[in-house]
Amino acid sequence: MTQIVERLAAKLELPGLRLSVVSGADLGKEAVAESGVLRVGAARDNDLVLSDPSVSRRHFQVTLRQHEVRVDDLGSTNGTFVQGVRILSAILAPGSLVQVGNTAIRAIPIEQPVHIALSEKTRFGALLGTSVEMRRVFALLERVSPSDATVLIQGETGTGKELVAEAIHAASPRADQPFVTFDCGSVAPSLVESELFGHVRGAFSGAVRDRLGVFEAAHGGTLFLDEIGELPLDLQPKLLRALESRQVQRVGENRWRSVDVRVVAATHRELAAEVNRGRFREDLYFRLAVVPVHLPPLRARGEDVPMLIAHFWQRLGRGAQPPPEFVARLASRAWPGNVRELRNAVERAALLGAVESLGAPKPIYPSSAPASSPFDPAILDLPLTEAQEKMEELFTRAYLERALTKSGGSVSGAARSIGTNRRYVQRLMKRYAIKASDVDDE
Ligand SMILES: Nc1ncnc2c1ncn2[C@@H]1O[C@H](COP(=O)(O)OP(=O)(O)OP(=O)(O)O)[C@@H](O)[C@H]1O
Repeated sequence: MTQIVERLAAKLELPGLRLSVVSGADLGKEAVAESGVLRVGAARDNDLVLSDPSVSRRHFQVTLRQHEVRVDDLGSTNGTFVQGVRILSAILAPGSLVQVGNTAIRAIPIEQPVHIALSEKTRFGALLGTSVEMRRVFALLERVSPSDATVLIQGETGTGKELVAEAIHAASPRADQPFVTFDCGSVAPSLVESELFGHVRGAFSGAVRDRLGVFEAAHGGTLFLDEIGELPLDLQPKLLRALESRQVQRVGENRWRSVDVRVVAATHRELAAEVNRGRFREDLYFRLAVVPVHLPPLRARGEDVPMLIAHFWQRLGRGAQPPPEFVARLASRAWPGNVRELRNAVERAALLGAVESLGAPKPIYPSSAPASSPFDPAILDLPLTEAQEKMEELFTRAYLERALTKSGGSVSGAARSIGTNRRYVQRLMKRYAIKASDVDDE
């Protein structure tokens, strides 16, 4: 049988766009979207730099997409208005007027098209995607991975930020050196410095022996700083210094130690907006965002959903293709937890034989594996570590969902009732894509 392999296009041509200031202090200033993204604000790194004092440093961004032009406010102080309406995100019609502070800007379609590089592949490392949005990301990753450039990955929870970091490392000359992850939101603020840079014995109570920090542990390889937006403000200058000098000082020691690390950082926040709000230092933001990578949410790339469902299905050894009605039912849903939530839904439905129940009305925290229900014997066919992980996930999920239902959705209440703290419950909820309910929490 002859297989016809369709070659994917290596670039995308989009209609061009010009932003022109039509009133205000910068009247006549213009910018053309050359890369597909245009940033507007008072800071010098914007494509359109405005001198209007009521404009934030990074005010809004315009992105050219396949069938639309999108505008996103970047957490500005005075807001972004499209045709007189204050927006967080909006689709721009040709000729729309965007107002920021005392400045009005018109978005004008132009003849000269914009060419966006696309990967000809539908995967990068463990990340899959056939959509133009993902192939746009893959093309960028293919280009930057072999270098030592610092990469900042931004995207909602479950969009694959950690997979991107791993894939960058694997595609770099550092691949056979360590890949070390540090989650900046996972430890108490007072311990972050010693986790990053290490400490010497006696540096603080509890420091019973010398300890390496993650910078030194990643020497020669890649350091992945996850949830960088959670890094306490007072530590940000220290991280900046380490990134600039490639030297670190262990807590309690005067000596500087040289480190050779490539840094990849990630956050679910829009870091430019955090800068506007004064929660993140601008100089550190610049140092990290040498190559910014935005991972689109799953709702912006619906065409990836069937391929992802098939992939997760096949990983469970359930045959080559999932039943079409199963795909159709899942494809029609919204996925606020993105790919992670989709993966969990496929695995849960397949392993617990719950395909039929998908789409049925659910209690706030539906129990996926009540203690009395036998698990699917298919778990026994998985490799040992995967089977153990899967059982742990099913157990933890069912356990937490029960505790949350009993507490009426209160995370603190659930944490108290099971003898742990709220932070830990929140981390597990995030890991297993268990959604917080609307019930108020402290
Ligand atoms: N493009 C993708 N292709 C295949 N699997 C994916 C993709 N994106 C995410 N996943 C799946 O979703 C899971 C979650 O991805 P990951 O942990 O990288 O997300 P994240 O953006 O770092 O989330 P968080 O912000 O919550 O930490 C992965 O383990 C993987 O199973």
